[in-house]
Amino acid sequence: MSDICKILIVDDEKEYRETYRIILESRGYIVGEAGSAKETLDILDYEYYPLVLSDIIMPDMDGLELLKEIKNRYDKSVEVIMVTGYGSIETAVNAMKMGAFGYFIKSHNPEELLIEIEKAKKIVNFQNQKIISINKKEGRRFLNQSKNPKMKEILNIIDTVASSNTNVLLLGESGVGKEVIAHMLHEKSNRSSMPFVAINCQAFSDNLLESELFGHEKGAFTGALDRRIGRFEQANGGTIFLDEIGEMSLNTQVKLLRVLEDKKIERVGSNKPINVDFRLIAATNRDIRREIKKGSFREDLYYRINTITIEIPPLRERKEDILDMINFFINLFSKELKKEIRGIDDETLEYLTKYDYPGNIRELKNIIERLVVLSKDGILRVKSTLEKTGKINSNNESSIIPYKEARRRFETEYILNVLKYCSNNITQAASIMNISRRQLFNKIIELNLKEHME
Ligand SMILES: Nc1ncnc2c1ncn2[C@@H]1O[C@H](COP(=O)(O)OP(=O)(O)OP(=O)(O)O)[C@@H](O)[C@H]1O
Repeated sequence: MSDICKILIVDDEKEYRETYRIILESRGYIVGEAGSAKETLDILDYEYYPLVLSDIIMPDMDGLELLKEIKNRYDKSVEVIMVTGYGSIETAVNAMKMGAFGYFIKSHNPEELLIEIEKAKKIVNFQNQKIISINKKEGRRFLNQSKNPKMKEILNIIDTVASSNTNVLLLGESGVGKEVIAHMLHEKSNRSSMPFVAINCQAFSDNLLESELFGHEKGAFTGALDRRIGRFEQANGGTIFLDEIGEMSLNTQVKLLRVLEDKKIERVGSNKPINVDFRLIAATNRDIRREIKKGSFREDLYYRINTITIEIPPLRERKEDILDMINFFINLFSKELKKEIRGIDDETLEYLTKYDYPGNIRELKNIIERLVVLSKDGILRVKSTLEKTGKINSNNESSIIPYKEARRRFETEYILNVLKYCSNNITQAASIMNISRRQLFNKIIELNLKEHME
């Protein structure tokens, strides 16, 4: 991407975001959306947008505060055009003094906004894109060191392969940090000033995933009211991270394989090929080889995406890192929550270093956040947290797994139990379960239960 074409729209009102998106996409811009100032800062942390279009009046942090924070973090690498519903010259002048590129009054003709954007296009200094990735590194968003031999080796591999263009497959349980590693690979690569675009394949139905990945033309299907740029196009020049690739349907796998071979995409509803230049990082917590045997993952695609495979160990197998992680997250949350933390009591430390963390780093992170929030005197105490909540990690997202995975686990356990009860007599088991013998047999194949049947 040699031109400014990405704009992040910030407005707490969805209708306004939609309206701007339609106008801007019709002019060929790639548009991102944020519903609040905080979300904007989170997005900018991961993805580069040279231009932000921000509303001024928003709850919590308003547009002027957001402008100040963006200028603070990114200076001239990110320009901001303020949008105001009131046309108050005073606020607009204030914003310009604070470094806004320009302003636009909501009730005015959108053509004025497009002219302002065209002006910004000429000014944004692309050389400054580099500054962002340097800032990111200094920000230490991730802990990128380890005392565990296997993890050390992985960090070495990341250093070695980051600058190459090879496809990387990341394997490991949920929460071990696959997306974090993907980020590290991107930030260490010479694509770091270009976008890092992540997409969770599990979050979309089959058709939606294709339109999300490849984009679509206006009218390509019912509900496709406008042209939409897909993630591959957004990632042009940078890295695309396909999380949960094991969940992708065979149909979409065929299309992905073609894109990997040709480095060209076609938007849904169009047969015009568009060149795309990206590095692919894929991840899954499934046993892909088993999926290949079952016929639900294409072997040729597997060999395309696994040029380098990195298997990230669960946290319980790298307990020597727990202490550093605890310190890292205490630091992170005490800064974020503006709370001084002086220490951690012995009982808590023992609990945290011995615990098995089925939700891996995500769970440890959530526990520390909880302890920091609940600490009254700057000391982290499991006991008082337990007293207050009954469970240290209750209600946190780490204990929530995707629905499909929960169903798979339930079905596996349930069917194996019934089969055991019936001494593996499939007819009898099917009759107890009130399903046909054929249905049960199909489930046994689908869930790969044969090898578990004693
Ligand atoms: N090295 C690290 N330093 C700091 N935070 C980390 C690190 N690794 C993981 N985390 C944090 O742990 C959480 C889970 O990480 P991430 O999303 O990368 O895991 P994942 O393996 O991709 O999970 P899933 O398979 O569920 O998508 C995130 O909040 C992330 O910020």
